[in-house]
Amino acid sequence: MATEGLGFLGLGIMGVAMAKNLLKLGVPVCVWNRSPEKCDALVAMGATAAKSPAEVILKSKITFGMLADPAVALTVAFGPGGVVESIMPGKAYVDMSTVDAETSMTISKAITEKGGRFLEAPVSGSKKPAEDGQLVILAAGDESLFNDAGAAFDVMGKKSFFLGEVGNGARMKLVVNMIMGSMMTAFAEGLSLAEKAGLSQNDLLDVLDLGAIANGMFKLKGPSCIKGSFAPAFPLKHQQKDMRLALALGDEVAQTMPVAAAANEVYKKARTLGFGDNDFSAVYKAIADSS
Ligand SMILES: NC(=O)C1=CN([C@@H]2O[C@H](COP(=O)(O)OP(=O)(O)OC[C@H]3O[C@@H](n4cnc5c(N)ncnc54)[C@H](OP(=O)(O)O)[C@@H]3O)[C@@H](O)[C@H]2O)C=CC1
Ligand SMILES: O=CCCC(=O)O
Repeated sequence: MATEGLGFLGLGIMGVAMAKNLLKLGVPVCVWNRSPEKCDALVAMGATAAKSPAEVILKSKITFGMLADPAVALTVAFGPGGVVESIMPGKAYVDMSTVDAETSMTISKAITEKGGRFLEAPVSGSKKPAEDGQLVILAAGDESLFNDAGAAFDVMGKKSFFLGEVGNGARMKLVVNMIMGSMMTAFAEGLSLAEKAGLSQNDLLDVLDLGAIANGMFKLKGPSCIKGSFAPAFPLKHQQKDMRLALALGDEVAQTMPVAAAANEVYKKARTLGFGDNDFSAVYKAIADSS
């Protein structure tokens, strides 16, 4: 199992927790983040910090990326000091960001043309599962790299899927997040409707939890919505990005998605109301505060 010399690019909410788990493997871990101060906690735990993604690639056998969106994933891959600059035979890049299939395929092509290996590996699960090493990994691309990254996936996640050719990981992730995003808007409407109809929102949560649509998301987000607490685990701006990318996938394959399209409008509204950096459950605010 090739675990020596691992790299990590992007130490946001997810990346910092995932990179910390990589340190458990006892191999050198080299990290980079656009805002360099976010490297400090990792360095205090034994990682080294690099000045650019290209430097991380040079120092690492396998480098992981966890970046905001397609535009950022492309900048980190192709920009000055980017991944592609120093990729070469013997080096590998695993992009775990949630992006569209086209972005993944573009990065894959550039990396493999230079003799490197590429895997996309977006994840299901949020901040707490990332901290607990309980993510679900949706990988596609180079299967030998999937196997070589197995030990790293095992400390970051509870289950890893290999889904075939590059693009399938991105597509699976977008389908999952489209369902989650649509469910969250329906849940928010229900919570708000209950309150406006004079019902106890806590009673609603109890009723839901005993029925066929009980689920972990309602259980986790319900109490915090009622309290009005929206500290970001999964930022709303990223959920809206995922709705947008899932709808584009729907366009590509001629799938009608009226529910997701309506939900996307609510996330867009929530962003314009200034909730983009709050948790995605803040979509409740956009719904509850509208007359
Ligand atoms: N949070 C969650 O629950 C989950 C998120 N995801 C996905 O994982 C990815 C990361 O999410 P999350 O950690 O929550 O997001 P954050 O917004 O917390 O982190 C985003 C990361 O991207 C970096 N970044 C942003 N803009 C640029 C840029 N122009 N150039 C270079 N780096 C940049 C940020 O750097 P800086 O610190 O400098 O801003 C940061 O490292 C997203 O694709 C998201 O959809 C997937 C599963 C769950
Ligand atoms: O992309 C974010 C997904 C969050 C989750 O699976 O809980």
